[in-house]
Amino acid sequence: MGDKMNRRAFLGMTAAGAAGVVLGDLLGKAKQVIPSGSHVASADAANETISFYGAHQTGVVTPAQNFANVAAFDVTTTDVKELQELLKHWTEMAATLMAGKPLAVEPQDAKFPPIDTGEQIGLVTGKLTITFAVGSTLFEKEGTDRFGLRSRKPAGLTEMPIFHKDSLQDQLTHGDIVIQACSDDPMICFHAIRNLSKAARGVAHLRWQQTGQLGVKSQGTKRNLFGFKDGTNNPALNDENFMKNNVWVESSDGAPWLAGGTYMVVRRIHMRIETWDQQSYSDQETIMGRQKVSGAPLDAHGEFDQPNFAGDAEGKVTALDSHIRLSNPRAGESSERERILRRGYNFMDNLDDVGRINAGLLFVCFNRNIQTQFEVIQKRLTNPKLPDRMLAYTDTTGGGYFAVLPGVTAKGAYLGQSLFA
Ligand SMILES: C=CC1=C(C)c2cc3[nH]c(cc4nc(cc5[nH]c(cc1n2)c(C)c5CCC(=O)O)C(CCC(=O)O)=C4C)c(C)c3C=C
Ligand SMILES: [Fe+2]
Repeated sequence: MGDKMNRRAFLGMTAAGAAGVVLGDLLGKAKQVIPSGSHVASADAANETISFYGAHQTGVVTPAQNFANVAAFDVTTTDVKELQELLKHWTEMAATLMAGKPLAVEPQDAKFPPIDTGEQIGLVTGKLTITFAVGSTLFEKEGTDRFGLRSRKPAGLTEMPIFHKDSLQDQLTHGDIVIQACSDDPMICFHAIRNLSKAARGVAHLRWQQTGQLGVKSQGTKRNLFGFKDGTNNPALNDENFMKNNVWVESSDGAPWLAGGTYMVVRRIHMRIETWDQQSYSDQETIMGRQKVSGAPLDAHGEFDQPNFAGDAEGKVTALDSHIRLSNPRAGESSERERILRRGYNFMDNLDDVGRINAGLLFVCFNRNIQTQFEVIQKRLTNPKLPDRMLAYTDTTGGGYFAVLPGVTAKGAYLGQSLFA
């Protein structure tokens, strides 16, 4: 890999750490098996850390931290061994960063650039999670089996198609690998992506990077930039039955190497803020299908009450083309099977080329089957015959489909290992 010096130095430094400073238990020792699902947060509340190791990666059912950086990479090497080396290196780095440790110990060889860029020194990790996923182009690009992985591509991992009204921009869309870094401190997210991309030099380079945030001190359900509570009817994060049925991939799903992983859909959805802000209060509620302040359905009082669509067949209370009715028609079993786990962030990126507010929703969701879950919902929302009313106020400009790699359960094992086995 292009950054061979850095990897050697990192390993050298971490071996030095075995003397008791950093990463003493990470390298050069027998494999230690970590119990599945053990993303235990540390007891130190001031510097709460989440363990990298477990049967599933973190950042999926982890309660959303306040900030996110999502970065996509194009792999530039043609050598599968370099790709594997990068994934090994990233595994060690992610475990180290999530533990709140520096990537190297001092003193370093002053003749070389610092291994760790250093802007996180003195900060707490803010429950940092780093989640790795791969796109369809890693398996096959323009008909080429780049790394001998073509036969391993899960059938459902396609390039994200262009849906009705999408305005996808190439520089914001797709990618061979995606990394999601989430933390309660935006500097920590940035530091993670920066250092992971620095370590990838010569093997992979950044294709796009997007940031997002949630209301930091808000109580209860966070709000999106249309001013509505967003996440109310998301499944409970501790609902293991839901996660088993609707989120985590199983060996029997067709790509046994992906068991314990999941599929991630990213959509960068620009919101036409100025136009939305001219809509009346009641129109905004009709479009969304929920009350603005409380988040309650239009036919109920409490945020978590369920709407009664069956008793409102003509959509007189909750419009048939309102966002919540189309995204979950509550049609019994079939609607349950479609349900996804949403984990999006708001983005606020100053002004666009023509002076409009460049803000919106970095929509992220996880599901076990993109075609029978996300796509079924998305196609209903964008059906030209009865589109989601909200579609008139949004433009989707980027994103992609990615397979989140299974978790790393043992020290010494690495991200994507089952893919190459
Ligand atoms: C294809 C999936 C979805 C996209 C894209 C999407 C975009 C999007 N959503 C909001 C705001 C809200 N969405 C809400 C609920 C909701 N949205 C989806 C799916 C997509 N949304 C689902 C499956 C649901 C749950 C519906 C239900 O079960 O009732 C809500 C209501 C509150 C909630 O339950 O979260 C809001 C508000 C925006 C602004 C947006 C794109 C910019
Ligand atoms: Fe939604």
